[in-house]
Amino acid sequence: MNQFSPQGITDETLVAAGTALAAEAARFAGLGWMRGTSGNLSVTLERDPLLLAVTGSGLDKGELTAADFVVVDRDGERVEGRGGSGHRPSAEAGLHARIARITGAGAVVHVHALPAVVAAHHWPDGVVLRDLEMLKGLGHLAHDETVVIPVVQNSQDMTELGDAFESRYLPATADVAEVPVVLVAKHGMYAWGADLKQARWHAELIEWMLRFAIETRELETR
Ligand SMILES: CSC[C@@H](O)[C@@H](O)C(=O)COP(=O)(O)O
Ligand SMILES: [Zn+2]
Repeated sequence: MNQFSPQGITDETLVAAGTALAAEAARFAGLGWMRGTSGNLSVTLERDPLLLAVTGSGLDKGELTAADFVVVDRDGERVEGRGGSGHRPSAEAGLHARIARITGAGAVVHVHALPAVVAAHHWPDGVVLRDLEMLKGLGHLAHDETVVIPVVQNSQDMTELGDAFESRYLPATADVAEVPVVLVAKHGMYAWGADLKQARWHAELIEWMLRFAIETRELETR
């Protein structure tokens, strides 16, 4: 009998997911990107039907254990009997599920890194980046390509946030590679990737480029 998930996902998969989520959260907390209880992370457990392991709500993300996750469905709703803890799922589980659904991501990370909020404040229509070596890490060109990091307005309604994300993401990826990040104004950023490590790389790279954009802003407008 499968201890955590009588319906199929193995104990090993769930333990690995919880262990990885806790380790990544501790790492982000160490960077100061998950202060207090802010931020949340998810990994895709199954694609069809979509199931995610998402961090529990309201927890200190620097102190998560491998059990501090909840299994949720394509709408970010808890799925009983599929493993995870007794915590409430992250308040933002619905947006994680929407991003995983639309982008095919294997992992989504949400952090309250300050440069994301400052950049969204300066450039509410999107942060324009070009001619930076770090863009290669997002799957774009280091020269002669303009990359726009989308910004959406904050909301406590995950359907509204998801709609805003989708309306920016789909046209932008119609014929060019995706930008695996979205900034939420006055809130933070979401980044994603094939797995947690790639999602983290994207978050780290974009945070560096946003800091560059902010710190060189006066020079650009002179
Ligand atoms: C200071 S926590 C703010 C929260 O409302 C939210 O934005 C957040 O990132 C964490 O929510 P959580 O429900 O713990 O996943
Ligand atoms: Zn948040």
